Amino acid sequence: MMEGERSLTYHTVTLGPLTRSGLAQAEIPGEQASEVGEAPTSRPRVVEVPAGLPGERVTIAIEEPVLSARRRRARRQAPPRVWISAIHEASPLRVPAPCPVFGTCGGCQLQHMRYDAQLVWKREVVVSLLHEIGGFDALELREIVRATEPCAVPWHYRNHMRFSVNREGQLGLTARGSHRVLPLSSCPIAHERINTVLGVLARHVNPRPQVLVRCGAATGQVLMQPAPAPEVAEELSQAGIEVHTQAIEERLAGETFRIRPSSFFQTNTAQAEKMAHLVIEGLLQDRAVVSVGASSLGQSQVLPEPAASERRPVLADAYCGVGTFALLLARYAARVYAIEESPSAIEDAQWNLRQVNNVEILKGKVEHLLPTLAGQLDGLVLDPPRAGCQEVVLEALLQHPVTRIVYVSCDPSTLARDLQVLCRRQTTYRLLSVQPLDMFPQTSHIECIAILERQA
Ligand SMILES: C[S@@+](CC[C@H](N)C(=O)[O-])C[C@H]1O[C@@H](n2cnc3c(N)ncnc32)[C@H](O)[C@@H]1O
Repeated sequence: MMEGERSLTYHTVTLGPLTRSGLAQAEIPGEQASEVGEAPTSRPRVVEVPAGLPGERVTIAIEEPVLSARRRRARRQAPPRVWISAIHEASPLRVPAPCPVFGTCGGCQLQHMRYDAQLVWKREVVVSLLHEIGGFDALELREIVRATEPCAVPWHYRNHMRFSVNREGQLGLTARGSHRVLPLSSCPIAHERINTVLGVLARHVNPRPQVLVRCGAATGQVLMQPAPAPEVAEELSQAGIEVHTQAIEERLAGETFRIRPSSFFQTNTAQAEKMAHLVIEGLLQDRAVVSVGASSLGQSQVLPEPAASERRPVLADAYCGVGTFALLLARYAARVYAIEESPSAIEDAQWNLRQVNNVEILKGKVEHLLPTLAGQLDGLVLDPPRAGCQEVVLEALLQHPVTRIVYVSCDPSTLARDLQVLCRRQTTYRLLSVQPLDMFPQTSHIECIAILERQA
């Protein structure tokens, strides 16, 4: 290939299984399978195909990255751009994707897949990661891993969007694997109030590089950062949106939480409600302190009543964000320690927990604070970022076993890695259940709630 020249080839293939990131695999046989700038080889080449489904017969286009002498080495590692140019035999799981930029946008990977099939696929990913990385027995996992808890309305659920702005001031999401902004005036997974904002902003030149829009799905409040220009704020007001710039409130499980722009809060309020019930029940079931049964998943906005008990447990909410689980757990516990490192989230947690006197906020990193705390705990919620828990956190939980752990995870591969340490490398804990919960419909992201019990 000449320098600067684009290489575009077409291949008719039967698509293989979806990768962990929701792309279908396609194997291109030998002769055509040369890497950029290399002579053809007889090795097959595997590429990842967006918007494809296993078993489909399709023609795919493969555009190799442009070669430039200056960045030749780096370019060589860049993946090709791949898209389906024709579908010859469609999967029975295929449905029309409603979004015009689906397949190009980096936001969603599964809009073209029936929702029930998305749920099945997510459970299968969890099972295979727990088997391959976690070392759990495949048969045992059939019982342990529950069916994915669906989102009742799998569209317009996101209460938090960060839009990129291009040089022309247009707002949108970025194309998969690039910084190219795809201008949008609505998004099918964004909450309707965010789409109202997006519709107004699409008529204006917006400040670069990004605009953050959050909304309280239960309160209707909208937060924007940066603050809109006065004429934009006026248009938003006419569209029924009063913009907050410092913080908004959201309601979850009967409690109100204050959230500032950079504090973490679950992006799907309806599913976060179910998650809250799962966490409380997972941590306290079998204890006299909670009469479970009063709440059933997703049906009740109200938490179960604490039952009379001689001794309430000492709990910790590690990676507590704005104090969500800590506040909800406070009524069942003698004491709750809430651990968080982000100054913004800590400030919100202080506000959200101002009326309870049995929660202590510990400011700092879980890996620094948990080792000295673990010995006092009866129960623990772990809700780390995607990277999972640091080895020192897991080590502390092996040294000082806690009766119950509820591990909330937004990445099943790091969950599997950490469960391998807690339940397999040493058999200190038994994995009771893993509940995938569809927090992010239409995308390949998978949220899970795992419940662990100290082995007798
Ligand atoms: C996935 S969020 C969970 C928040 C909260 N449990 C909720 O449901 O809203 C992870 C939180 O952990 C915090 N965090 C990340 N790494 C941390 C660490 N090493 N120590 C303490 N907090 C950490 C982040 O600031 C974030 O608020």
